[in-house]
Amino acid sequence: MTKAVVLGAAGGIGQPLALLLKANPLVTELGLFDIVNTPGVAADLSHIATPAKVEGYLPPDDGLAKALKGADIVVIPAGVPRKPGMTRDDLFKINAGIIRDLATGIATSAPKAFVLVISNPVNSTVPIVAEVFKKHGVFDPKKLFGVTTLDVVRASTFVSEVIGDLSKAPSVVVPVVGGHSGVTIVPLLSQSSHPLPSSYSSSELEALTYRIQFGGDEVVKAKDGAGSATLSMAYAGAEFAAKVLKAISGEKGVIAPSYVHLSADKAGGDALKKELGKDLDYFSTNVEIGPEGVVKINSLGKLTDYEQSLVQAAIPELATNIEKGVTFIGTPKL
Ligand SMILES: NC(=O)C1=CN([C@@H]2O[C@H](COP(=O)(O)OP(=O)(O)OC[C@H]3O[C@@H](n4cnc5c(N)ncnc54)[C@H](O)[C@@H]3O)[C@@H](O)[C@H]2O)C=CC1
Ligand SMILES: O=C([O-])CC(=O)C(=O)O
Repeated sequence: MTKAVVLGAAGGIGQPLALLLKANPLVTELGLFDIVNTPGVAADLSHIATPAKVEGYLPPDDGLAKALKGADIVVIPAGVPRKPGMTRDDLFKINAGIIRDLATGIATSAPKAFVLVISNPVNSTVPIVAEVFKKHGVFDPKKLFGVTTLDVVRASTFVSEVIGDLSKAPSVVVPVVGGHSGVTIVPLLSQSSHPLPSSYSSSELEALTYRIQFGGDEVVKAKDGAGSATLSMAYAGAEFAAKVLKAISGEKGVIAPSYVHLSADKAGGDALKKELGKDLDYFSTNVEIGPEGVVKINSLGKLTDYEQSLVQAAIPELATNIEKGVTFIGTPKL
């Protein structure tokens, strides 16, 4: 029996993500929470002939606590998305408070659940969740994940386009490390499972790297004020959640990229900090996940000089983003 919960389930990401979780046979119960429309979304999904029992909740009558009761995995796409001209950090003002309140609900109603944070700015919202959990004495770094899968999904797609064969997209694997915004997104194209053409120039490599780092902007621009990536994010979020569900069900050797607290695996985290040359608390890299959460934080592997320079450029911004999230919870609520 595995219960998955989506917080922000009526939104642009929340609805298709809830659909994909309803379609996952490992989910036997699906709790949907939002400030609007969840009864309708739940009624709609409940007619799909898959095992999960679906229930929708709104804030009145302790809806958040009811949705979270018995949760094994909680996915959070609640909050506002970008409009053209905004950075992800511009969302902090509104989303930080939303995430703080939802994290408080999880800390009290489902403190042992795996928590997957999608809401932006991920580099700061994940530390917010951690700090709230610490205040409640329930922080387990092994079970807190920032969802960076969309960067990896984009890298697979864009590399397959360069190779000229989109049918390869599902099998192209490119590690993307760092964080989830602009220069903190660091694709390690030299480690692509499918090498780039030998004729590929350094300016082409830089352009491809930029496209992966700023892929979110392409969607924000095309949606022209109507939001940011929702469908590709739901796909990516469901892919990551599916891996976590497999790990919870006891499958061995589940590896996925995620933005995690580096104490989740002390030895691996310390080795990674050494590679970075900086004592950061959070970083995204491939992690091995087991039934109790993160088992191992993998090293970055061999980097080219160019990739090393990208990592070094990511570090100061990441440090600032992390500090902003931590300080937000450190500050007493007015
Ligand atoms: N990690 C990633 O790779 C990505 C993250 N995102 C982020 O995901 C978030 C959601 O994006 P969309 O679904 O497009 O936005 P949306 O506006 O379509 O949906 C957000 C939902 O959150 C709900 N919500 C707001 N306050 C809430 C609260 N206190 N409790 C529960 N639900 C609440 C809203 O009612 C709405 O249904 C944004 O912050 C966006 O930047 C988007 C794409 C990729
Ligand atoms: O760009 C945005 O604001 C949404 C996002 O995180 C992405 O698409 O990667």
